[in-house]
Amino acid sequence: MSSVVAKSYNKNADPVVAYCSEHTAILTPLQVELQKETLTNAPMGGMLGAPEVLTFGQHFIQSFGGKRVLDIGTYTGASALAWALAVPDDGEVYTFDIDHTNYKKYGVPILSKDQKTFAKIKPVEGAAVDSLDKLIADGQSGTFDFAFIDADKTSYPAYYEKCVTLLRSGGVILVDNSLRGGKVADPKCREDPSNAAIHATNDIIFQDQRTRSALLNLGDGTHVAFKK
Ligand SMILES: C[S@@+](CC[C@H](N)C(=O)[O-])C[C@H]1O[C@@H](n2cnc3c(N)ncnc32)[C@H](O)[C@@H]1O
Repeated sequence: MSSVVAKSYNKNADPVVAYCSEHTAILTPLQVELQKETLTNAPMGGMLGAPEVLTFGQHFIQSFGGKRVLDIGTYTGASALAWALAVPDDGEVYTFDIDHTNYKKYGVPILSKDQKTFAKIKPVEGAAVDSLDKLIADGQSGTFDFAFIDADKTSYPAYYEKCVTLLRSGGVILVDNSLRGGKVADPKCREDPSNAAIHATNDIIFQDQRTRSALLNLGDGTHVAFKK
């Protein structure tokens, strides 16, 4: 199916996508270095967060003075770095991944060059559903300002539910890959379990009375939910 859903760093990105990104994405030299290292050397470089989505998320954090962030899906650390740059000195970014090998190998050598920002990042290794459940069990519900969901797609409904619980009123959730290159709009493509899970998450968010939301064609699709 024809589609102009794309991350701007993809070589053949649609000119309108490229134009929007050129007028949105702002990266520090460290972010540029991490992006280059990830796309050149890390396995599955296409998992890297789209810079336009990361900048958009930073604007939310900085606009409402967000301090505590949930970053679900670390990979090499691009989203964690973006949030750590946006929160104040006493801010905290919990970044979750089933396996932090790529973060340690490609991310840490670059991120650690800026110790002040690096110190705000708290890596949590293991299945993110379990790690989020642990935070809830620890009594941290309602204490986070911002969440970014960008890990295994079939767990998205669970991640969204747990993020709504962990966010304070007024907090914001960004759900990445909400359009899956446009595939969610094609019923045939929804036979794939990951696409079906994203489609289900979009329905859940749209119908959720606990949040206000908008599904945007930004990056690979960004569903924004504002907790009431
Ligand atoms: C798309 S990448 C994250 C990209 C990153 N947010 C960025 O901005 O570059 C998805 C990550 O989710 C992780 N992942 C997969 N299954 C997971 C699970 N069950 N729990 C936590 N992380 C998981 C993968 O190891 C991978 O690093």
